[in-house]
Amino acid sequence: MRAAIIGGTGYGSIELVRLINKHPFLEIGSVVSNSQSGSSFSGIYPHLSEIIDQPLEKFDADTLSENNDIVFLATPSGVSSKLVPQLLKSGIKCIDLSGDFRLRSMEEYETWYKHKPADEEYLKQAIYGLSEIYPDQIKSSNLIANPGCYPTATTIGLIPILKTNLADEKSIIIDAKSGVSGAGRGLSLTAHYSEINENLKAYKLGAHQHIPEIEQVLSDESGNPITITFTTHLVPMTRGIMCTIYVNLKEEISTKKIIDLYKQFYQESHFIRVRPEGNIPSTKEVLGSNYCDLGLHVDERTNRLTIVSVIDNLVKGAAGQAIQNVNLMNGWDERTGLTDIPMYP
Ligand SMILES: NC(=O)C1=CN([C@@H]2O[C@H](COP(=O)(O)OP(=O)(O)OC[C@H]3O[C@@H](n4cnc5c(N)ncnc54)[C@H](OP(=O)(O)O)[C@@H]3O)[C@@H](O)[C@H]2O)C=CC1
Ligand SMILES: CC(=O)N[C@@H](CCC(=O)OP(=O)(O)O)C(=O)O
Repeated sequence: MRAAIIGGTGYGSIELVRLINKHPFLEIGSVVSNSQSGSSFSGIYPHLSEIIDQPLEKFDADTLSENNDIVFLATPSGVSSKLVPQLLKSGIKCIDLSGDFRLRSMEEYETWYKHKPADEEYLKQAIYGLSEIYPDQIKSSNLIANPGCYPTATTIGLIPILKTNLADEKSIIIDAKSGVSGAGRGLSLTAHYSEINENLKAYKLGAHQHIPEIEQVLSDESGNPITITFTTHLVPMTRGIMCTIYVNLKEEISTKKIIDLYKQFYQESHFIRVRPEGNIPSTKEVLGSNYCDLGLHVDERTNRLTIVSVIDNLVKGAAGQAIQNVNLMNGWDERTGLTDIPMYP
């Protein structure tokens, strides 16, 4: 199956190349570059020269549709909303790594992303690609809105407890930390070495574009309108996301019972690993893998649950979950091509 990638020189794109290269049923098709079309891919990424040495292409929906079987869009927000309609019309399925098709509300998208939203007909057609929660909808979709990195770690951590009546749904606080590759390959004042090294920054307080996405998913899954406090931080590492989540409990319950509840909920979910009591995951323990590891603790003094959820932002947070979704769309085992164990240390 030939997979095209749009956003060729970006981090999401080269992570897709790495994963597609080891997938038994996928091969790298066209790679589209907005800034480097005509250049050779290996000229930009010499370390990938034995995997892919074709020239980077310009975007043309019909050509892409003729020469490939599926398209991944790894472009900044505001781009795929223009490209996907052309691609769907040309008859090819799309998986979008950006936020353009995740929010059902056009107004919400415009408020939080500051871009013109995608047309409503495509927002209605898009399926939110949280693999473990919506596998059946993903299977039959032509347009997957791949979840954001922070929302992936956050919603996987929160959905099981919100499916019970144990959580005070007005008390949810998420303290999220990300490595710098989460900001993409482009240089920016906030993400270059001297700003990041030996520093720790909170950013977009109360204003992160993932707030509406997380609230949309949690409200859907709990059946109640949920609002959150969500604070993101940039930490001096390349890959990794840790979401430390706090929820007040309405009843007394032990850590062990909560862990049993989560193990039961995710018993069929190969990539979600619930740690035993007293064992809290770190980001390096999922580095380079498609796992989301969860650590859980009930503080009986305060009757508050703490959930620690870690992922690799470029794998389960982006390219890995996109491949997981292609596996589901094709009826393949969801683990196909994603068996990398974490690269520790
Ligand atoms: N980094 C991460 O951890 C995650 C990222 N995402 C999302 O995935 C998408 C890709 O992210 P990432 O790979 O990190 O970003 P990058 O900035 O690394 O790559 C995006 C690429 O898109 C292309 N591009 C940039 N501007 C335009 C434009 N105006 N029109 C067409 N193409 C353009 C560029 O490649 P070229 O010029 O070669 O086309 C650029 O390298 C983003 O929407 C991001 O928010 C989602 C989850 C996690
Ligand atoms: C560290 C860092 O800057 N991370 C980015 C995440 C980008 C992203 O993945 O946003 P979408 O999924 O909405 O495209 C941010 O916080 O904006």
